[in-house]
Amino acid sequence: MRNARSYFAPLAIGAPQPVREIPVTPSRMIHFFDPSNAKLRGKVPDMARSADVLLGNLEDAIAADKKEAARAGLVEVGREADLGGTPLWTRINALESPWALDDLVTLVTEIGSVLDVVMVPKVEGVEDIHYVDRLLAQLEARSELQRPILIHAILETAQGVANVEEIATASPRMQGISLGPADLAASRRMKTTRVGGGHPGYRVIADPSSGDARPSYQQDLWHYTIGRMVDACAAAGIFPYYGPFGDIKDEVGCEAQFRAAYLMGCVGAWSLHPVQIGIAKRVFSPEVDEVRFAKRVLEAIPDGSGVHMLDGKMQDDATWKQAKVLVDLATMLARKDEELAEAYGL
Ligand SMILES: CC(=O)SCCNC(=O)CCNC(=O)[C@H](O)C(C)(C)COP(=O)(O)OP(=O)(O)OC[C@H]1O[C@@H](n2cnc3c(N)ncnc32)[C@H](O)[C@@H]1OP(=O)(O)O
Ligand SMILES: O=CC(=O)O
Ligand SMILES: [Mg+2]
Repeated sequence: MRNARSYFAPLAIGAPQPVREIPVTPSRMIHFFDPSNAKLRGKVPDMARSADVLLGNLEDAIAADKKEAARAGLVEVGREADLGGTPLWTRINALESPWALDDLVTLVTEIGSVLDVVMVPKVEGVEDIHYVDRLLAQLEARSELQRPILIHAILETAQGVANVEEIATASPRMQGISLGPADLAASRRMKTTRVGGGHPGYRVIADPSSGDARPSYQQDLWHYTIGRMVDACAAAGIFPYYGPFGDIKDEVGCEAQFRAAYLMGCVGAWSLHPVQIGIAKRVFSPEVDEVRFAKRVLEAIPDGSGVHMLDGKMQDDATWKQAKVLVDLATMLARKDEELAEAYGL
């Protein structure tokens, strides 16, 4: 573990200086595509126009015999596609796999200058981040890159969850963490075949009372993990994301799961299919009425102190900070989206 004095020192001679602040840009959805698929590569400019972040996936969902084609396809995208300023991320293969080393070496040396973030799957602890951190620094130095590539960890093993606070602060490159509910379910031996979302069997039931049916409510299987992840990220100054929702046809279920994550503090989710881009955009952009109310709170309490009443609701220093979170997010999104800017009055 680096000490406080050396935390921001480059890990290789000639590597760029690590960033002090993680860039705050729209990332309501990290849109996954398979770069081995030539037809999808042709759609990259369209995808980049509709998604906040585009991610070339090299790991799970890419068959073993397509791994090299996916890596080469992503290099082609990085070199040739017009992304119009949309950040390009990748998810490399797991560090234990035969492909991870070549993923990093090839991508950083070939397209490092246009690659913003490397998503690392199945992170178990700080040692995984430290390995990628040092290797990235060496490769950045070799390629004479001027800015560091950031790291995003997927929280998808029981050990990773046990170490989530240390993972979040393992390197100044840490951009954020995503929940990986499919692998995490397997790692924990949870009894589900779903990729994220709820389960009808996970519920609380009311006590029996004579003659009445006992109401029962489905609970969120991911609440605990999202809570841990959000706190670890907020404490470290990095960003938490809900990961994949695999039931593509269940748009209502997807929206509900994304909204629960948004309300708990996540800034975005993965979109696996174009239909989920719209869902994430809707959910992770604050509601117009909330933003307009939050603006009124900030206007009513210019110095953010004291106690005030607004529409019968108590406002004080804490609600001022809540309002600031919403207005700051809305302002950042409004810079990218004219429709939102108009709706928010920003
Ligand atoms: C647990 C995890 O690790 S999750 C992360 C790994 N998984 C992934 O990355 C999956 C990414 N998504 C996909 O592979 C696909 O969306 C699937 C397999 C889920 C569904 O694919 P399909 O059955 O082809 O979906 P569907 O028929 O609705 O596709 C409609 C159109 O959207 C396109 N499309 C589907 N997914 C995507 C995508 N992620 N990005 C862009 N376009 C897409 C299809 O190519 C198709 O285009 P066309 O009309 O020009 O032929
Ligand atoms: O990689 C994602 C997951 O849910 O597993
Ligand atoms: Mg996974």
